[in-house]
Amino acid sequence: MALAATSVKVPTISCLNHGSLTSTSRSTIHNKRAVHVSSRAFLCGAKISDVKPVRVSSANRQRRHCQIRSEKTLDELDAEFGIEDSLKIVNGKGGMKRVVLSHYNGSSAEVYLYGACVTSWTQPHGSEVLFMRPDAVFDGEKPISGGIPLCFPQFGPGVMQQHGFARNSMWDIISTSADVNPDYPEPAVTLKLSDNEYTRSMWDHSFEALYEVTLRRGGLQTQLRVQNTGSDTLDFTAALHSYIGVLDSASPSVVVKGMKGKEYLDKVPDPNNPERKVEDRESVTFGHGLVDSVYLDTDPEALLDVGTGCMVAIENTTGFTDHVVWNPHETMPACWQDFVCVESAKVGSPVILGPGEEWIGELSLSTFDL
Ligand SMILES: O=P(O)(O)OC[C@H]1O[C@@H](O)[C@H](O)[C@@H](O)[C@@H]1O
Repeated sequence: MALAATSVKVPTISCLNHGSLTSTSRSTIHNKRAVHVSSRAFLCGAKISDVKPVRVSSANRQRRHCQIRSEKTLDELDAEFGIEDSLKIVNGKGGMKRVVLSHYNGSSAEVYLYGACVTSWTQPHGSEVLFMRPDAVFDGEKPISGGIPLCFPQFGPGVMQQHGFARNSMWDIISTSADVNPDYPEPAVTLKLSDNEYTRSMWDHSFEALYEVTLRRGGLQTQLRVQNTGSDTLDFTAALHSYIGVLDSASPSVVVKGMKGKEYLDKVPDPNNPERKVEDRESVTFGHGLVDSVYLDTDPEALLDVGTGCMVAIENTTGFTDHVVWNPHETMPACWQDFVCVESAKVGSPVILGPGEEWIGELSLSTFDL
């Protein structure tokens, strides 16, 4: 039974502008188009060039290079990649390594090397934006459920395990940075996964995937770059499976906007044979049953009203063409009212890469007060 919107629940996110729910100012504007090309990846010996949407002040830039395997101890990793006041590598749950990024404005983010899973993104005043499922385990056996799991090379369902192998593979730190944009260091970490015996057992291709997570003043940016390092053509689907905390998904105020007029695959009747439909609603609501929809060729920005007077923008800044909207309803009785997933996806048409080619998919998350 769905709780009423007015039932007592602790909001997982509150307004950026405390005490000013009527504020119309958009608090988190980021420059999504300015492009600066740096040579960081080349310095690391990687072949993929690094395109970074920031203005970099070289006087203030701090960088750490360059490690291919992460079998070093926590202390060794932190000594090599940690950046004072901006980035540290610490023990996470279950003794698993995680990277903690801190911004001068008080916001923070954390990323586990296992699955390259972003498990936290807090606002400057401390409110958490992402949601971790209560059944999340940190044992290296199962994917971490919650935050932003990385689905690659299959969104699913399909021939391999649901959502592919990236979310249950150990990634390596290859670089960290704290570029200045425009005044304060914006910490970033880049993780890497390449084909290995485990990945080849499911997907017999040579590839290199780089995943960069950047904590910006106005939001969180995650960028997946995949390069075909083999001699055959490969194809894949992918998604950044963002779990976002909401006040109560059963409430009519918790909605996803931006899908009207878009074609979508409704996976509810049969995930293996989804129905093609066209969305005719201004706002996608929850609380009336399972929602599992792949919206195709969407506008870059999807908006989630989390029900606290705050919106979260899920923006496909590069590469991703689709948005997935998922709420499990009573199939997850312990938590379905606490989150909605709005995912950046490349599902409707797969990425096809010839030898040496690369694809970049980028998600920008930001919040603003209503
Ligand atoms: O429980 P998992 O494997 O993390 O997947 C959760 C859900 O993820 C969504 O992206 C899919 O559209 C759903 O079909 C799926 O149930």
